[in-house]
Amino acid sequence: MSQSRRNQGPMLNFTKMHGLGNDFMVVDAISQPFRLRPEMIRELADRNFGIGFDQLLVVEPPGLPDVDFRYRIFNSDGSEVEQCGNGARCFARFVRDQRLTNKKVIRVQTAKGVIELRVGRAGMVTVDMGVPELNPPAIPFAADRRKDVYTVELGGDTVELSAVSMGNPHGVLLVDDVDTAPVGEFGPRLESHPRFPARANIGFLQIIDRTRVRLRVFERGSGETMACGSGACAAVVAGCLRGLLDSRVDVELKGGRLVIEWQGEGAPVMMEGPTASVFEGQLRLPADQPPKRRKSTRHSDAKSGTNRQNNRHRQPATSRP
Ligand SMILES: N[C@@H](CCC[C@H](N)C(=O)O)C(=O)O
Repeated sequence: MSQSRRNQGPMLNFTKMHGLGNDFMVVDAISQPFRLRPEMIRELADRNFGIGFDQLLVVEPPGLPDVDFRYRIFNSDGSEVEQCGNGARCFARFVRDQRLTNKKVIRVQTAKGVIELRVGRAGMVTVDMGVPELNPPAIPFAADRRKDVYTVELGGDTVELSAVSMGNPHGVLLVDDVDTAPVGEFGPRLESHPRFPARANIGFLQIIDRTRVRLRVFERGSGETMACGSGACAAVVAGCLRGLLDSRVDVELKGGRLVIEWQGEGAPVMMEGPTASVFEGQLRLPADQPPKRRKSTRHSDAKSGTNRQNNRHRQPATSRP
């Protein structure tokens, strides 16, 4: 057998989805074996040589009681992260489209806690993104005390930003006009600034009025995206902390609009927005990627068209990437 045939591993089914142009490869790791090393994720994320995506989303069985699924997220640079808001909405649509559940309210375990997804009409999903974390060590952000606005030295420049965690770290800068904001220049420098020891997503926020903003986000591990759901939540929290916004705000991103609601300190942030499923695909993994294949009933269920919800609590046929 030739070397290339020996290196051929099993097929992996995936779905390409997006939330306002923030795009995802979504993999059901309940019904099929799945493991990808960071370099393989980077190859697949490549827009010229791979499938192309901002994040890889992985659906796993829950590890907690009263939770429906575990949700894992990998940036296009291969790093595993705690939260992805646009991804959470697509996650809800995916598990229903794939008949992994028929629930309309889905509880999902992330690396930073449990979030709740509510499926609405016409592909709309509302996500309870949890209570924002403003305490610097928990973000994490280097500061001796909590403030609503911090001054950060950036080479020869000084910038003012708010630091917020939505499960993942965000820095939010106020700008006069997002179209001319220095996203490409300040974004990468702030993403890996020493005051954000876990790196951060950097949002550039333009206030239109108390209920409407424009936003661009330079995402940690993915670069500028068409939209960032957790970034929209962090931006509204930052705007409210500065006294500039009401509790319900329309956030206009490059890829479209999200509605974000925050009633203030101690309250969770609610995010509402659309989802889109683009295509389903199959790729062959290299032979050394996944662990040994375990028995799965996914394919026979798919053929007979039965609901696969009952398989949810089986052991995952997967291991950590
Ligand atoms: N696009 C996402 C955020 C994805 C993760 C982020 N890049 C990070 O590293 O924290 C969203 O919609 O929230």
